[in-house]
Amino acid sequence: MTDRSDVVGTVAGPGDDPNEFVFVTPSDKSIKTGEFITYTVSVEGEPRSVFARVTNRELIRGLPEGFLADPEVGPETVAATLGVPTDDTELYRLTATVIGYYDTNMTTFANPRQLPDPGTPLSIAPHQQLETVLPNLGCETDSTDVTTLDGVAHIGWLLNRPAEATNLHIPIEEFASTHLAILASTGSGKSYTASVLIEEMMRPSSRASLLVFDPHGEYDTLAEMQGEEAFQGADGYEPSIEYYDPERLRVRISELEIGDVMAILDNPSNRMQERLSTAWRAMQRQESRTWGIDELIAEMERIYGDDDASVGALSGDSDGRLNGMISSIPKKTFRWTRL
Ligand SMILES: Nc1ncnc2c1ncn2[C@@H]1O[C@H](COP(=O)(O)OP(=O)(O)OP(=O)(O)O)[C@@H](O)[C@H]1O
Repeated sequence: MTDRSDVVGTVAGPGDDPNEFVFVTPSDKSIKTGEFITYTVSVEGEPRSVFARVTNRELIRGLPEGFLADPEVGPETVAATLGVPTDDTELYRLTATVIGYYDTNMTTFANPRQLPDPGTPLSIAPHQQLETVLPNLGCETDSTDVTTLDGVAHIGWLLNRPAEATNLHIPIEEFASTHLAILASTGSGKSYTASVLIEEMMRPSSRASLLVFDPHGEYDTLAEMQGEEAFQGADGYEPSIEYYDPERLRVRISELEIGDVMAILDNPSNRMQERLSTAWRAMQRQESRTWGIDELIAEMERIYGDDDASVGALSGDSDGRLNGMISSIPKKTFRWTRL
């Protein structure tokens, strides 16, 4: 006989869409929208766990609305006065969409193409099964202890389950060997997710080398990983992090194009542009390819004289345009803290 102790509902019949079915639960089995449920079907003689996701929940039987009409008197009081039992009065009809069973040969979900029969018992999908099949970890069974696998990044847990109950790990190779975009609305945690992925990739089990360009200064706290026990390997590995804040980051002006400099300078006058271009060309003809701002200014002064007003505007010690150009430091907009 089927063990019904973990049964949370029973299939009532098909839903509106070909992949949907409806099922009924009593109120004490509070199943949230988004929850994953499972039932067993036989595929080629083998029992398979089919997964489905709850998409809607509505009350089909509750206390009569007349019991709820008076805000001064609780519905239980009305019911007790009339001798109506209030235990087990509420029944919910839920709609679920079939995801399929996990085909371990194809390492993907396969649709059984047949909705569960009315009366089929439904259970909450077990944590370990979801952890294995949802991120498609390519395991040979549909239930594996994923924390023992190498090369996976722990990105969090399912929100409609208790904290840390159903953890999700995604294969690092899947996103690190191709492209990854994190798309979500403003403030929903995109940068945080990127930080979690970076951190996971630098754990002893993965040891990735990463280069992060961080124009908003959001990732400087990643350096806190260094020295943390959780990131140290038994063989002495630990992540090494070099954080260059904008103060430490220098780009040699000779590495830029004159167009870059013109674009960065705040609206230079025609005279300034002319003086800069002429000196720039002269510098490019020089043997040394690694000249700096001081040499460029010296060249302008040599060509136009050190009392030229436009050269002066470009070269002024503290307020000169060229020196001002390199001292603009992006503002820190957000400091990331996870550890
Ligand atoms: N999983 C999380 N747990 C706790 N706090 C989080 C989580 N994800 C993000 N936050 C917090 O929410 C705030 C917004 O996160 P974040 O900056 O990553 O969002 P974003 O999508 O990158 O935002 P924007 O679109 O503005 O760049 C931050 O204060 C962050 O610390």
